[in-house]
Amino acid sequence: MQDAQLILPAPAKLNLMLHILGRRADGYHELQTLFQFLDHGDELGFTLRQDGDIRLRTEVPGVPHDSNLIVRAARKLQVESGCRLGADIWLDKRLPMGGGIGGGSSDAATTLLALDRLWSLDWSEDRLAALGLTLGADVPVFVRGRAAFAEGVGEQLTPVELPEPWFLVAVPQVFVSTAEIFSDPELTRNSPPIKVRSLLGGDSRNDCQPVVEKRYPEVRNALMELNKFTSARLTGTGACVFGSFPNRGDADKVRRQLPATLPSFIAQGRNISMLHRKLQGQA
Ligand SMILES: C[C@@](CO)(OP(=O)(O)O)[C@H](O)COP(=O)(O)OP(=O)(O)OC[C@H]1O[C@@H](n2ccc(N)nc2=O)[C@H](O)[C@@H]1O
Ligand SMILES: Nc1ncnc2c1ncn2[C@@H]1O[C@H](COP(=O)(O)OP(=O)(O)O)[C@@H](O)[C@H]1O
Repeated sequence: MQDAQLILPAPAKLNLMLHILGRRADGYHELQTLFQFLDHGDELGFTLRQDGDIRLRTEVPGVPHDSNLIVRAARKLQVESGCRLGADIWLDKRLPMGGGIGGGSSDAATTLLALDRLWSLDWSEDRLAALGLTLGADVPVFVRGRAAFAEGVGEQLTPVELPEPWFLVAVPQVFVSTAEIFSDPELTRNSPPIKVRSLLGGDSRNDCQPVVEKRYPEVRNALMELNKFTSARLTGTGACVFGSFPNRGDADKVRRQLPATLPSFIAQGRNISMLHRKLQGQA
């Protein structure tokens, strides 16, 4: 039977480390990064339309309807699958945009998995991940839903089992453009490749951090505040910075000591994304 309505989460991710190995001929950068999900994210609702229209019913400030990754993902899946059905989509946007925690990419991945189900397409995960990659480098990991060591531009994924600590994520009030950071001449682009098994040795550097800190004093300041209590680092190209704690109480204690001008949230690291947990529960 076809579901008439689906309500699904779109979790955030953290890059627990990020090394830049080089630059490809097309300008994209070869990375090695470690993705883990958070149990905090956006929420999307989907209902079927028989007339083929795709309508995002929630306005997202600063993002025109047709450029929203949700609409782009839905239209692409519709075209590639030749499906004549459409959807009304609602978004509860809880994640900061441009924060390096992957909200847009996660929204896109949730849309692909939701519409695959609503439209009864039954596409394989491989096919959905490949379509996702055409929307953004981070979309495939959200489609697959398992914490992973990522190589290439982020699409070659090796699933990993990581500890699931609590994270305090600080959200500096500044928008960091990923493209701007990757085009900075001072970016380190020659980190030597590491093996997935050496990861647990704990080399948690983010090669983007020095450039982001230099360009954005707000991010430098957030790192400084968090570093007073724990070892803090940047996720993706920022702006968010995070530290990890063995339990929620410890994270909360530090959160209460951060300046009121620095918003933050607490979430637990997850090796299986909330989206996949929910879809499995509904299967
Ligand atoms: C670097 C990461 C790590 O997770 O950071 P965040 O964006 O989450 O901070 C991502 O791979 C980003 O993925 P995503 O945000 O999907 O990036 P895209 O839209 O594909 O690319 C935005 C721009 O960043 C640059 N870019 C992105 C990824 C990459 N491996 N090399 C690049 O040089 C390109 O200039 C590209 O035009
Ligand atoms: N559904 C969406 N949610 C967030 N951002 C979106 C969405 N669709 C398109 N975008 C665009 O993508 C940009 C980066 O999005 P986001 O995923 O939040 O950041 P990051 O890639 O740094 O984690 C936003 O500034 C916005 O212009």
